[in-house]
Amino acid sequence: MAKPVQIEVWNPNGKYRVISTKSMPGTRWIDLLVQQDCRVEICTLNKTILSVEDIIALIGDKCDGVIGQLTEDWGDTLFSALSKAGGKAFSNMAVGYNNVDVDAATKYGVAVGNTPGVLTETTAELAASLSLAAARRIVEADGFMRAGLYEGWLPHLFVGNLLKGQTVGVIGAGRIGSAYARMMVEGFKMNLIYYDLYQATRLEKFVTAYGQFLKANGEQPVTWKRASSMDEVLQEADVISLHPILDKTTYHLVNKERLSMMKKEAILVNCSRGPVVDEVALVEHLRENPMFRVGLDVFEVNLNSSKHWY
Ligand SMILES: NC(=O)c1ccc[n+]([C@@H]2O[C@H](COP(=O)([O-])OP(=O)(O)OC[C@H]3O[C@@H](n4cnc5c(N)ncnc54)[C@H](O)[C@@H]3O)[C@@H](O)[C@H]2O)c1
Ligand SMILES: O=C(O)[C@H](O)CO
Repeated sequence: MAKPVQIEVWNPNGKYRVISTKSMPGTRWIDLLVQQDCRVEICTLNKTILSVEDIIALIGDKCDGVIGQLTEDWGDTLFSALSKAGGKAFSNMAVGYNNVDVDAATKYGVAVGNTPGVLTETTAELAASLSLAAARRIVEADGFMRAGLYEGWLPHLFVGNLLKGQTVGVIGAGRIGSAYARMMVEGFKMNLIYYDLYQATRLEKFVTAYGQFLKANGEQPVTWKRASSMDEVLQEADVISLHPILDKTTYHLVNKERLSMMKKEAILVNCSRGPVVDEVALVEHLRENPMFRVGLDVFEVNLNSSKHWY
């Protein structure tokens, strides 16, 4: 039997029934759907991550389309339910679509959309913020101060790393990885080493031109290198930021063995997807290497799950 659902309804007499599994920022997306004669139902259930059963209950017997979230498992079960309800479209409110089984959607005749490009600078700025916070030990120092431990300035207290002249490593130099690389090169005059399956020509041209500009102004020029392997980036870089997609080839890309290749005082930033890093190996590595630092925007272990959280 279908579970009861809690929803907010817009344009109740609309011809097409479109569900959003979560309330989303702004109202423009609702206006656009209403203009297309849609009845929009937004789930208001007080639960952070909806289960497959919750979403099946929301879909019900008639549903033309769904807007879902990256925390939901859009596989065979949900696309089958959507298709049975007459659904023709699913839109993932995310750049990444590792939570969507596109083959299953295709099998059930459901078109899939996502939002590439809308968070490029935003995510790059976040990665830059985490890089700085880790290099300059801002979070540690904040905790120290709030715990009432600060008794006055000392020459060794929370001395961080100078980024200027160091090497920034980017794994996955697509939209976000390239935007981040530019921020770190231009903002902090770091040298760049990157690894991607494809050449990041525009990024290379940018770093070359910026290096020439610095040289012409009597400053040390910045440099770039396209690494032939990811391991080369891990061995050479002082700050490494992860920006690949999550798929079978990038699952646990950073594992115990690869962590051990990195400099003992390196900084690792992850703003891609949690499972790109093996978190158990990461915790162990942090315990063994107290000067190694990480800045994480994404986590492998879901906070809502019963699995142990570090
Ligand atoms: N933290 C956040 O809030 C946030 C926001 C947006 C996107 N993301 C994540 O960032 C990812 C990247 O977004 P984007 O817009 O830059 O995508 P993109 O497609 O422009 O870039 C991804 C890059 O990864 C590269 N890549 C794929 N497999 C690789 C591998 N095995 N090794 C090295 N590189 C590989 C691709 O060639 C591509 O250049 C998204 O898929 C999403 O998971 C996170
Ligand atoms: O992939 C994305 O778009 C982000 O992680 C959502 O914030």
